[in-house]
Amino acid sequence: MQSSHLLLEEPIRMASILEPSKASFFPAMTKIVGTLGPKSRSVEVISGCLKAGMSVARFDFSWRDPEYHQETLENLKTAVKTTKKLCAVMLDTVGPELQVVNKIEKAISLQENGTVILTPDEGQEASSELLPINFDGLSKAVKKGDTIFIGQYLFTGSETTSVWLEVSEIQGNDVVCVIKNSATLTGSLFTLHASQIRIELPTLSDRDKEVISSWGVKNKIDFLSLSYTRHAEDVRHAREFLSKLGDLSQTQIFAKIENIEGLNHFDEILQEADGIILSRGNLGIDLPPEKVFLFQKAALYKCNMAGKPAVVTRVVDSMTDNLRPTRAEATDVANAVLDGSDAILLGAETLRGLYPVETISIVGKICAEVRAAIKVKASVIICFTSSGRAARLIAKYRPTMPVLSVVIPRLKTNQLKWSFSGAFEARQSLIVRGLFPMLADPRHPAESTNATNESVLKVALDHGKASGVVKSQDRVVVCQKVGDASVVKIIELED
Ligand SMILES: Nc1ncnc2c1ncn2[C@@H]1O[C@H](COP(=O)(O)OP(=O)(O)O)[C@@H](O)[C@H]1O
Ligand SMILES: C=C(OP(=O)(O)O)C(=O)O
Ligand SMILES: [K+]
Ligand SMILES: [Mg+2]
Repeated sequence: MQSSHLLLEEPIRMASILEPSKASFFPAMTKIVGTLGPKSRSVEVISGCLKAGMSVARFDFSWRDPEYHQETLENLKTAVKTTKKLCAVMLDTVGPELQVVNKIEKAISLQENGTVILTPDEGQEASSELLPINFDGLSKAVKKGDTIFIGQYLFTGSETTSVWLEVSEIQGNDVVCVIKNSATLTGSLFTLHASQIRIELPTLSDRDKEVISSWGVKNKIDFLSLSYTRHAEDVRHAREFLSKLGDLSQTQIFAKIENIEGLNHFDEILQEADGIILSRGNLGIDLPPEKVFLFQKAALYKCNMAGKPAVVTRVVDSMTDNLRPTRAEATDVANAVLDGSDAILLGAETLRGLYPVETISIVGKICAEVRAAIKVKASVIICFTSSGRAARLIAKYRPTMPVLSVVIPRLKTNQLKWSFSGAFEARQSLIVRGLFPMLADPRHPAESTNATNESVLKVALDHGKASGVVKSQDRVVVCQKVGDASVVKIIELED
């Protein structure tokens, strides 16, 4: 398989570009992960996000406490019920993230060519001259000439609220820096990124472990987004930790590649992880800007080959404050789709941005337009699955049509009680490009006889029609087991 198969296959007629898009006929195959926060936590806004196409909600524990995120999650549950749109839950860890300690949350102005000192003395008050940070090893990690960025939580690296520093001197535990651009740091949390520097802190921090074993277990999280994954060992360690937490043994681990160390160990990380997040926010300032696209293309190709979902972040930063993306951003979204990404992750845009619903809607429209431009030769593939494997395998080959994965629950026992499998498997498809899950009624007999298959298929077709993926007279490919044989059949629908 070549990732170039997603390139537009034929020259496009200029006039066709102006034809109105038939959105309902071309559902976006690419999924949208939205980070929920102050501007996107009411039932009303979350409902808008779900209707606009968000299928995974990210809860970023770099910020706020479990009670805050629980309130948001309860609102998400209400929104899922009222909109009847499925949504998976992703817990994002803090990991070895460095933060400026600014207890009174005041704005701090920094002047170009001035100096500022970074100190581990957290008792000091943050000011234009002195910034306390949550890590006492920085002075040992950096040297004169190194680059450090500080900005508002989820900063883009190009706005006037983030600053670029150059290390000029080490004084004991303090790091003296020259300010390279004038900036006013605002917001309740400033994060710090030391470019190409290894931070000697664990990838899964004690606080992360606490949050996962309380909030994570309570809410049966579908995905763990493992911030700053640097080695395969990080993923193995997280997996081992999850395996002891009941239902969380089914949680998928998405390794966030956010720095050069993660990039250097990409292949081994990909082998261990269930999926990859290309965290272009941090990576974009760890790598020289001219190299970012190369990493994106290479990493997405490898994920596609491995059949593991890949998520791309930071696509429409400017929509944090604006109703329209820049031309470069709009094109960037389309290129992320053409490069083979499964999902787009929105950060600042939905968390603290002024237009969360509009952002999801525009990103969804761009993704759908790319899909419409790729020649569609059939309408839908319906795949029966229990473990989810068969459906994921089909999606790996990036068919141009959606794959309706009909998850057939199986009765299982842990020797204490009986329960049905299937819910995790269905929700975890919500991040995979082109997979649209549906959970079949567990009352259907588990054996795959002809009669059972027919009745489940009818329900699947009705579901497909209701969601706009299937229309009358469509041709549908069905993959299922009849007895012991795997069967692929093509059916033509009537009016
Ligand atoms: N309950 C089912 N009824 C009919 N066909 C099924 C069912 N579960 C899986 N299949 C089909 O069996 C084959 C193997 O699917 P896979 O998802 O890998 O298996 P499983 O989920 O049973 O481990 C595929 O052709 C899939 O479409
Ligand atoms: C998504 C990213 O990280 P964060 O968790 O800080 O938003 C990123 O760096 O692109
Ligand atoms: K985080
Ligand atoms: Mg990041």
